[in-house]
Amino acid sequence: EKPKEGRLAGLTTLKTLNKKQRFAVPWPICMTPESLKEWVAIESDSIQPLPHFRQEIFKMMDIAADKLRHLGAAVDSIDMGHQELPDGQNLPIPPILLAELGNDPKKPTVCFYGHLDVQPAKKEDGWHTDPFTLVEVDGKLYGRGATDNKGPVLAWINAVGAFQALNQDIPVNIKFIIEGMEEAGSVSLDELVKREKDRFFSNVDYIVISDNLWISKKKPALIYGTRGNIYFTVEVKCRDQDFHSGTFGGILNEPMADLVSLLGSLVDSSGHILIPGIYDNVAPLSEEEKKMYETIDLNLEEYQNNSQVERFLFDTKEEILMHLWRYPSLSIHGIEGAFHEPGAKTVIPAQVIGKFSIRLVPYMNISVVETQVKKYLEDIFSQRNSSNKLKVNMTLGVHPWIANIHDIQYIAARRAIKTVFGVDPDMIRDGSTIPIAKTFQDIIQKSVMMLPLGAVDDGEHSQNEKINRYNYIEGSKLFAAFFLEVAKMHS
Ligand SMILES: Cn1cncc1C[C@H](NC(=O)CCN)C(=O)O
Ligand SMILES: [Zn+2]
Ligand SMILES: [Zn+2]
Repeated sequence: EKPKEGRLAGLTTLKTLNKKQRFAVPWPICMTPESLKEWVAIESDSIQPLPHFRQEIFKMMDIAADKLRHLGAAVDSIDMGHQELPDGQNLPIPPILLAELGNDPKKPTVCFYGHLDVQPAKKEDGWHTDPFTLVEVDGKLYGRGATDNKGPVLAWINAVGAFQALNQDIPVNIKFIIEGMEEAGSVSLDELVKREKDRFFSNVDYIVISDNLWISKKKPALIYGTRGNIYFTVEVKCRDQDFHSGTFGGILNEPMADLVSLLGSLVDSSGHILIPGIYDNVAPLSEEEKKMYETIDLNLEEYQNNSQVERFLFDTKEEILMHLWRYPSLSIHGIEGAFHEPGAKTVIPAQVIGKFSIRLVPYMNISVVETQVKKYLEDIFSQRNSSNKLKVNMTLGVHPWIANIHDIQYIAARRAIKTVFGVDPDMIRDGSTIPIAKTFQDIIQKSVMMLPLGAVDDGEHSQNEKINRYNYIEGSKLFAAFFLEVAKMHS
């Protein structure tokens, strides 16, 4: 007789159940998200470059190291030194944790990557409750970092703890790489991964990242690709000091007019990027791939309503998904030096810096795109015959990442999802970027998988971020089921 779902099984009860039954009941080890509450309470904001927040991240990493040691893991807290910021400030970089539990050569070694820094949050921004106090309302656990990424890191720890609580052998060797600077661009993580390639990572078979969301509120998903990103600044400069438009207006090439025209020539109103050659290396669409988009369960109307957007650029589910996942996009982010405050100041800004980025997809190449962008902007600028100076800089270049969905760990994860949720996952991609995924793939040369736990409406980076209690509990079970499946398939 299968125990009823939703019933809290105490540890003793849980021990008496067989494997199948165990995955059908909630687990005491993650029923009270106490650790999540404790972790959310730490304001580990890596975006605001202030000593106070850095201290909070250090504290966060310390608490996490303790938690991992408590689990029986050997934990290395690696000092990452200091960081010089553009304003001259020198700030300490929080340590990166490398932890390992189990070293049985007969078992596969699974390494989990996660981050414990968070986006900034203030109650005044429109949170209904204090962002750093985990609060449960209607089965939703609200708090900054609940879904991005403290909850999933704890779910992995819960999964390991569950085997221990049941006195059961953990079927895989476990490793953790946990950082505290992801939201700020994973400062110095790349170097550490390169440095540890032949030591910490030498016996790693699989790398799992759980730092994205499902595409649905209910249906679990597996992610097999993320877009990359290439970020540009475009500076147009006349002189150092601003002008009065009454005394100089009419006799100048105005930097803002140059810049607006440059930015305005990047993309047309249908979203098509106007830079010559930019689509040349985009992977052609195969019939097989096209079919995959048809099977994804996305209610376009609901998606549109939830986004509060009147009309998207495309009106079929397939086109929307393809333009988020497998085609590049160009976004204009802002202009430094623009007069953006309210009021009617009659100023001519003397120097402005526009910022835009292009999401990259397979098989676009960063340096090819860089050259195409620079050449195009220089051509447009020269047609204007302006006396101002133009400088185009690439400030960030991250490759797109794509996984082989036939890898053992993808099959294992599909089976684990079936065990815990009773359904086959949506096989999806993500339009945003997790820079470290491609680094892991290139440097460690092992299979990387993204196994998300959170629902589409979790609001990462937004006000009222949450993780559903259901996702947190079932997610912990999912990781445990994954350990069992990957161990079975690996041998
Ligand atoms: C900082 N940055 C600049 N270019 C790309 C990024 C990463 C950022 N990553 C996320 O948001 C994680 C989503 N789960 C993004 O995709 O914008
Ligand atoms: Zn994240
Ligand atoms: Zn984030």
